[in-house]
Amino acid sequence: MSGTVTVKNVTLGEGIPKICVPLVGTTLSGLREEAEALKALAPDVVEWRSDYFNQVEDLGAVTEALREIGQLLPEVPLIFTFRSAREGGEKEISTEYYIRLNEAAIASGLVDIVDVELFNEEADVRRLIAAAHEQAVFVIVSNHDFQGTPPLEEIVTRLRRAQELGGDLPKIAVMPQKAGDVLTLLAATNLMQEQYADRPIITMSMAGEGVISRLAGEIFGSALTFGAAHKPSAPGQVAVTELRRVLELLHRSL
Ligand SMILES: O=C1C[C@@](O)(C(=O)O)C[C@@H](O)[C@@H]1O
Repeated sequence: MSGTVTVKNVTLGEGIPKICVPLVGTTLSGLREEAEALKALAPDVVEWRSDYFNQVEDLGAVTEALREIGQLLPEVPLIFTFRSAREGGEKEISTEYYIRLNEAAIASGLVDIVDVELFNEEADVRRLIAAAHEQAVFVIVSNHDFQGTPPLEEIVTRLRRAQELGGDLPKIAVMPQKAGDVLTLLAATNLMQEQYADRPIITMSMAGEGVISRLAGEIFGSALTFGAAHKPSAPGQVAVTELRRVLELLHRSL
């Protein structure tokens, strides 16, 4: 894999893929409990899926939640994500608020990485990336297809687009309808990684059939894999302890 991204003490894009655990609490106290429980699991990265939070439309409550998560897990890089309903998230918000929310997260100084969906207006994506980079916040430029798996060329096109726009970590999650779709995602990952990427990428095929893609990132070229603790944030996430065991097994085999 060409290029690495180092956040706090975690380097993405070399060696064993790093494990990210999503926080999916709906309330501040729920998030606190989840963050507390995560300490024992020692994830490499934590993602706050703010679309699960019932006060996500209150910027003050969002900043408060970020502060508390940061206090409980100060060493762990934090990804801020609002996953839109059209890409599999929990809530619908306006584009204007999506931008304000992400800008507030970036400006808070409490997040290390922000997730920006590729399928927004190009100007909005560029604006959020610029705001993030000004604050030394890395950007995942992401795309999710919960219906199916696009052809290999299309997956590579989207990942390349995410890279061209300036995303530090291009990401795609797709849904397999058959085992061959998982192979398509893996082949696209491998091609992107070998021929086009100059930075780490993150890919996954979701649900049960796609689980192999969450385990084999070191071989095919995905730098980060999402594992479940409390509750999965997408279909196919396996428990962190089992995930770690398999990643280590595959790592030792190489
Ligand atoms: O984009 C991703 C990947 C994901 O959808 C998954 O399939 O593991 C889980 C989400 O929480 C995260 O934002």
